[in-house]
Amino acid sequence: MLSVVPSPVVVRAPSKVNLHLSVGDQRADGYHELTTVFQALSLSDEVSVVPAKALRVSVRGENASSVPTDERNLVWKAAVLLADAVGREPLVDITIDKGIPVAGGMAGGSTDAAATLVALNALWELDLSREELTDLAAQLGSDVPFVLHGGTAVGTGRGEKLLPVLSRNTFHWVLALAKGGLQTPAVFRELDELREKGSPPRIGEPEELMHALASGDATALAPLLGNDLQAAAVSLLPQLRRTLRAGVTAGALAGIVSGSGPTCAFLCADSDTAVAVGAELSGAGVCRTVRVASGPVPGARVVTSESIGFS
Ligand SMILES: C[C@](O)(CO)[C@H](O)COP(=O)(O)OP(=O)(O)OC[C@H]1O[C@@H](n2ccc(N)nc2=O)[C@H](O)[C@@H]1O
Ligand SMILES: Nc1ncnc2c1ncn2[C@@H]1O[C@H](COP(=O)(O)OP(=O)(O)OP(=O)(O)O)[C@@H](O)[C@H]1O
Repeated sequence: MLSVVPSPVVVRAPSKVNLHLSVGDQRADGYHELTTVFQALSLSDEVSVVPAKALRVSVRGENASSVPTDERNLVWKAAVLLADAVGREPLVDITIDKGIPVAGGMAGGSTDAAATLVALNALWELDLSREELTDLAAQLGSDVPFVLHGGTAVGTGRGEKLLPVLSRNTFHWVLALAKGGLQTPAVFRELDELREKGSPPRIGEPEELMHALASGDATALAPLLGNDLQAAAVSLLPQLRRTLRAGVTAGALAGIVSGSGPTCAFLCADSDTAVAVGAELSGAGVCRTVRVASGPVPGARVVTSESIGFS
């Protein structure tokens, strides 16, 4: 008798950069109140799911060996959470193809979790709405709802309450990946300590930045990019200061630490400039490697298995 091998459901999910990340006080639950403007970037991961006899996770791609494949992996948590919510067993084989730097401040783990929710919703024919998936996403991490959603959005609360933002045009980015990683909780802790000792600058409200996004003008947007976590990331990894300077010297309009770092994101005037800045940065010895990306792009979505590939 012929046995039919089920074809995988493949979901592509984006990385993110925080164009604006203003960090408020720590709440009683340990999280910080945020106002952030997210943009989803074309640098992406792919997650494939197939039915299996038990839950199994495997990871391929750059730095795959540093990613856990057990219940610590966010995709494992996502599969268990969704299965529990709909009253079934998480009997799936999940493969993650990493294109997003691990522990880079670009929501790599979060995007895999969002992708898993979308993939299993399709594989198990659950027909859950985007709102239902967003509620589950928020239980998995502060960045997970945004990478499910994609585009450009403002996030409040701990980053999980989203409103879409009008953004015209495509913006071009160079990402400088650092040699080490920074753990998100440690960076928030460092900011609290810096604030106890002194008063590092605060970036304030994002109104002007929203206008620049609506106008689609990269030159207007560049000076408005800001991240309250940058001082903390640079304090933990002082070499980031050199990386940030090198990108601007190479011709970027502006550079910021992405999220909790250590990836630095450089906004460029157009795609040709991004390629030139990327080439110059990779020769300057200020980072491990560089990637060119653009945004905004859509959130986690099913793609055909033939179209696997990273941008
Ligand atoms: C830095 C950002 O990437 C900006 O978008 C996010 O705030 C972090 O999002 P994430 O990785 O999904 O973070 P979570 O998994 O929710 O939280 C990880 C840890 O980061 C710290 N954390 C995160 C979000 C937040 N608003 N306040 C925090 O203090 C907490 O120590 C928390 O335990
Ligand atoms: N699917 C996953 N991909 C990458 N890391 C994962 C994953 N699941 C769990 N992790 C763990 O989470 C840690 C942070 O990884 P991740 O790549 O999500 O960081 P990040 O991009 O800085 O996250 P964020 O921007 O959301 O704060 C890693 O060191 C790894 O141990």
